[in-house]
Amino acid sequence: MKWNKYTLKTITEAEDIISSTLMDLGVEGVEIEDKVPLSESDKKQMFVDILPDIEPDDNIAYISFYIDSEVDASELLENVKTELKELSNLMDIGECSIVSSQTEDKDWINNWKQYFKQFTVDDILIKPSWEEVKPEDHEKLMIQIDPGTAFGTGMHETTQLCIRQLKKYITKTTKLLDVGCGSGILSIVSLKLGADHALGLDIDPNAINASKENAQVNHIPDEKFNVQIGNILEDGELQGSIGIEKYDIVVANILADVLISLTPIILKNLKTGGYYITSGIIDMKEEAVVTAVNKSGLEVVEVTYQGEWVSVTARKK
Ligand SMILES: C[S@@+](CC[C@H](N)C(=O)[O-])C[C@H]1O[C@@H](n2cnc3c(N)ncnc32)[C@H](O)[C@@H]1O
Repeated sequence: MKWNKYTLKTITEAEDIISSTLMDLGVEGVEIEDKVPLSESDKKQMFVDILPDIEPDDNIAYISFYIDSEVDASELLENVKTELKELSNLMDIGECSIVSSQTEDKDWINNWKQYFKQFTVDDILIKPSWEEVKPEDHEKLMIQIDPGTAFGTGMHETTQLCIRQLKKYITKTTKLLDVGCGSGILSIVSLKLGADHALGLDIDPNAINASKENAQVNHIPDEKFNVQIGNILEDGELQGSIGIEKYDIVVANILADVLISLTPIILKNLKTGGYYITSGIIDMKEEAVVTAVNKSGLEVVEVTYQGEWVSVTARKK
C-alpha cells in the first residue's frame, strides 16, 4: 500500500494541540520530529542510556500524518487548514505550512521483522514465532517470541547476559520476579528451564499484552506466569502486594540509573540467599551499579560482560 505523507511545520509548544486537532479531524496517528531531548522517563522506557549529540533545540517541530494514497484527502486537508487558521488566532503555531510527499510501498508496522531471525544462546533456540525450526535445531530448548512493540527479541546483549545467569540459578522451586519484563522473554525462558512461577512487571502496557501472548505461544500454563503493570519504584503498595521475601530470583534488565534506585527497594522482595540478576548496564556505569548493590547489603557474586554491556549478579546475605 502506498501512503501520502503530509508534513506540517510548526513550533514545539504547539505540537500537542496540533496533534490532538488532527486526531479530532480523523487522522489516526501522527509522527513528531523535533530537537527536544528525551525526558528521563522516555529514556527509561526506550532503553536509551547514552544519547547521541543532537543539535540544540531550535523550537521547530514537524508533524506528519499518513493517508492511504487511494483515499481522497482533499476534504480532510481543507478541514485541517481551517482548524489551523482558527488555532493561529488563539496562539502562536508557527508558519504551519503543509508539504506532501509519497512514501515507499512498505509495511511500516512489520518491517522490523526482517531483521529478527532465529538464533541460539548456548543450547536455547530463540526464534520469531513466525519462523519454522530448522531440522538441526529440533533438540534445542525452543522459545518463540513476537515482541510486538515491546522490548525483548532476545537479540540484545543485555537479554543474553540475563539468560546465561538465569540458567545458572533456576531450580524447579524457583519463584522469579522479572522487573521490566518487556516481551516476557526472561520469564518464559526461566519457566521453560523449570522455574516454578514467574511474575513480570512493566511500566509499558504493550509489554503486558506481549508477555501474555508470548506465554501462550510457548504453552506456559496460566497459573505459572502472571504479568502486572506497575512501577515498584513509585508504588509502595505494589511492592507489598507482590510479596515480601518471596522471590528466589529477581531479574531486572533495565538501565543502570533505574537499577541503582531499584536495588534497595527490591531487596525486600528477595528471599535470604536469593539472587538478584541485573543487566542493561553500559560498561561505564558498572562501578556505580556495583557500589549501589554493595551499599544495599547484597553480596556481588559475579560480573559478566558481552560487548559494551555488563551484568551484575548478587546474593542476599
Ligand atoms: C531493556 S527492556 C528489557 C525487556 C526484557 N526483560 C529483556 O530482557 O529483553 C527494559 C524494560 O523495562 C521497563 N521498565 C523501565 N523502567 C521500569 C520500572 N521502573 N519498572 C518496571 N519496568 C520498567 C521498560 O518498559 C522495558 O520494557
